[in-house]
Amino acid sequence: MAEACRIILNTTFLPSLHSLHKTHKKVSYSQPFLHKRHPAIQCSISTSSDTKAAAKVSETVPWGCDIDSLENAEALQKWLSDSGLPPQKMAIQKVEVGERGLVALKNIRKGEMLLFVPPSLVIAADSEWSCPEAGEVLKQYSVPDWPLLATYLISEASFEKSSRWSNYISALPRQPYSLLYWTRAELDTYLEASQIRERAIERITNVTGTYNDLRLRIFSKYPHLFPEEVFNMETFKWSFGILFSRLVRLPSMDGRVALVPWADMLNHSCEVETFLDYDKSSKGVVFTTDRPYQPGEQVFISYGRKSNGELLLSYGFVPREGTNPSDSVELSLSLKKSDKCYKEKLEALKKHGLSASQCFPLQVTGWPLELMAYAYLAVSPPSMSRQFEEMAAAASNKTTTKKNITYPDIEEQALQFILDSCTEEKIEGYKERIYRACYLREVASSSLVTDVVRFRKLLYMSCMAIKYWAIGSYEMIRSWHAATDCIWLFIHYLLDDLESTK
Ligand SMILES: C[S@@+](CC[C@H](N)C(=O)[O-])C[C@H]1O[C@@H](n2cnc3c(N)ncnc32)[C@H](O)[C@@H]1O
Repeated sequence: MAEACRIILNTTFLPSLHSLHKTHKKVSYSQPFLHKRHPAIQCSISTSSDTKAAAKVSETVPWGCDIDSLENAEALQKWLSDSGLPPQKMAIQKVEVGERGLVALKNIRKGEMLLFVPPSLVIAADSEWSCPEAGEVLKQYSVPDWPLLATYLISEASFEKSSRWSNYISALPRQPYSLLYWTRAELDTYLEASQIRERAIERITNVTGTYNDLRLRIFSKYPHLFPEEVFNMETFKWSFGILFSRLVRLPSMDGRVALVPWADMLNHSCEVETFLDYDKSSKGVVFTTDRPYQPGEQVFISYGRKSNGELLLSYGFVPREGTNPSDSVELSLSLKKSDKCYKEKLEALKKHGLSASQCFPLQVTGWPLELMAYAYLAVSPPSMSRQFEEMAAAASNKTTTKKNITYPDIEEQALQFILDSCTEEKIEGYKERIYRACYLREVASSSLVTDVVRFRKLLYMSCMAIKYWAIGSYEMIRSWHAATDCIWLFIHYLLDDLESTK
């Protein structure tokens, strides 16, 4: 596959609402087929005061199925093969990661092309509407792809069995995992420490704004085509939740966005490097396996190299702790201007393509050897000037020299330097309850949302825990794994403390 294609996660995905306002052409309509629609949308809102009860099924739509149900999977598979999907080496099954997924039925080789979903089975902006008049109106108003597809999905869902997509829609989750269903209070509480919070709020605002805009400009003018009991905020929340978690951008089709039934049953793995795309020679949506699979194994694709927070934002899940190599944050380290050897150290760094200030990725599973080498250089005294070159080389990821250098005499100083770089000002705005939030919120895999603040705070707290709670000594943070253990210990300690002072 040429260019990487991924299920979309793009904060700026939502089309500018201005484009909705552009055209106001007059259109004429024939009678819509409202009699075939589902009569009403049932919405019920439940609130939970128990912060531990994370899963709240509140507002739902009257179509689709439970998120982990195989109820309609068989009908979907049958309909797809009757409609031109070639025989598959995979089937929809309940899986450990991602509720339902595609599981290998036969041996699958590495480098094998799979799926071959024909364009006739793909939902895109030019798909035919069960109510052509409704589609015509949206076209007249030049509604962009995302709101158009969101409206299309609701429209088709409301036509139940009369829609050609009825088997597909019946197998979609009635309430997809999505931050769109989180209340503002939940976002504030559980994502307080995360940059994702702002983006989630922005996203919810965009979805609400898009729906209100459509309602004001179009739906209210054509209530016979877009009745409010069908096209309302709850159904839009559902359709945008589906689009966020399932829409695919196909690079070989000029970046066209589409819902690809069957392909959208594939779950994400951070270890996998294969993406969906349209294959011009076989004329279908495919992906090429980057590893072999045995019968019974779940087959994965990649939704892109995204941090846990980004995955949560679009797909409503967070990978298991420590399994996402893309879940890193940048820690910035700088040489001290007051350092007597500043010039020499800078020269050594420059020689290896580095500068006086350098960012390194921190992961919950560890930190790069380069970061430690940089810290050694930053704290090394003039008497070690002969090692500056070696340290700078080890701090650079461009060189192939030995990276795992150790200088036991200055190790403690180097670790202290790293700790000092996680400055308190950067984290002081965050209250202690973020720990509660992060740990009590069960997000799909009951894992955590991570971002720069959390990492810094965890790093800081783990060091502090080691230092002040006498859990261990600096020996322990020589290995990040040990530090991680300290974090857990410390967090539990803190949580217990908070609980008892409540
Ligand atoms: C494209 S759909 C995949 C099919 C989906 N599992 C289903 O049963 O309909 C994307 C959704 O699958 C789930 N998912 C995908 N990869 C996952 C993973 N690695 N861990 C947990 N959930 C995952 C999330 O709910 C996500 O919103």
